[in-house]
Amino acid sequence: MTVTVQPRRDEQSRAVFEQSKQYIPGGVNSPVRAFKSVGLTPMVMERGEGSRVFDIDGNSFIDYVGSWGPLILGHAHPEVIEAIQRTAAKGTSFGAPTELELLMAKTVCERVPSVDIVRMVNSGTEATMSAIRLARGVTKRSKIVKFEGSYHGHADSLLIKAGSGVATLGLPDSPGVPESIAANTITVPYNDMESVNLAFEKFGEEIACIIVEPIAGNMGVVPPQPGFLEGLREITTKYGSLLIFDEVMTGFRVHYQCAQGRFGISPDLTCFGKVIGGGLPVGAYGGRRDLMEQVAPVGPIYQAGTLSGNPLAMAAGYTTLSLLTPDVYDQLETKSARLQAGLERNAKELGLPIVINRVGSMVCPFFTDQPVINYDTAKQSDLNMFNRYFGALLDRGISVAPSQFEGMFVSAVHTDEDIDYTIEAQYDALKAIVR
Ligand SMILES: Cc1ncc(COP(=O)(O)O)c(C=O)c1O
Ligand SMILES: N[C@H](C=O)CCC(=O)O
Repeated sequence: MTVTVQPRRDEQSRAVFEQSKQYIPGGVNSPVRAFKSVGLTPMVMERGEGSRVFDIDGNSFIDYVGSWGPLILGHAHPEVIEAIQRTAAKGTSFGAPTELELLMAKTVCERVPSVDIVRMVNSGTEATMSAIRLARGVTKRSKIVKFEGSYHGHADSLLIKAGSGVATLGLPDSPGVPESIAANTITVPYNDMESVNLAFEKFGEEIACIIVEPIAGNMGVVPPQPGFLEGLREITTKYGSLLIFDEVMTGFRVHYQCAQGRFGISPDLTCFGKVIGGGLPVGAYGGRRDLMEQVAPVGPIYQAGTLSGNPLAMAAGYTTLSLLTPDVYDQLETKSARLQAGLERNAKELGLPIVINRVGSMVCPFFTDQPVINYDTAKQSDLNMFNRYFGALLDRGISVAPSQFEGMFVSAVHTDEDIDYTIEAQYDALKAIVR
């Protein structure tokens, strides 16, 4: 297989992006899209098909961004598109119950044993924000525990020592989050039970919940160490706090029953997003019936949404989940393991210090020779090297997220040829940037 090296043309993208900056802050509707940390102009996309994206300059890329996780079936999957079209023809929103919502909720509840009942919202941010409100409402406590370098969306309580775009832009905290709110968020290092135990020894009776990404995906990819999730389950139970799994990224991505099925841990509440929307804007939170029935209109804890349970989003999400059989996860595992092995072989052959973390179809190379187990160790990665690597991959037709603190998402439609080409292109890119 020959690797094609062709410096990316970006004249058209540059022109559109410059104009967009006049009308949209930074030219983007989410900061990570601006390519700021890698110092390049983002591709302005024209279309996607299967494992590929095509920009308005005529470049095409094998895509591992997958819209930052949702597109586990690749771009413009014919059955998902057909479901959206069929549904749209009957009306795009009613603000009233539909059967599609029921199908979707039943599917989530049947697949995820800890979820008895689930409420749809419109984004991952809404899901985590609402789950936190519920945890505070039922426990009548104010403090929450989150992990450094984890990202749970941009609600005030959660935008403290956050990962993803916040980490990429090097922002410790966001102005605009009142100190009184930040004071209720306790942050501790990921995979560090000792720090969690200390936090509970000090504040245990005031802690409403721990919110955790069961596989951290917003500081690169960082798996939970053996015993970590079990430890969180134990300590929250001991202190009467709730355990919230933020599965916005991992939900239906790493296992038929989400990360909690993969690791065999049962949280009290779970947040979903990304994959369950099949590429349309969706989030959800669900869990134990006694807790979820504290949400209005059954209970007093308020949460609402004009477009929640939107029919197009339900159609895209339900079709996506229907296509995600256990076999698909086996195939994703095999494919992603092959990608990981290839990337590790490249690093070894070139004598480069690179660690590849992977869980299922979430894969992340770090430019370090030390194990990456939390945000501090993720930050040890050579970010200059990452930036050069990112550009060199684009010039070889491979698109990954423009940040060290995001993983690659392998989809069900990446072919063996795509994976082989990616491994060879990565070798060529690494050789070019270390020369
Ligand atoms: C783990 C996690 N939680 C929450 C969110 C927030 O989701 P959204 O961007 O849909 O608001 C994200 C991604 O952005 C995420 O990765
Ligand atoms: N890492 C984020 C979500 O998982 C990226 C999405 C965004 O901030 O736009």
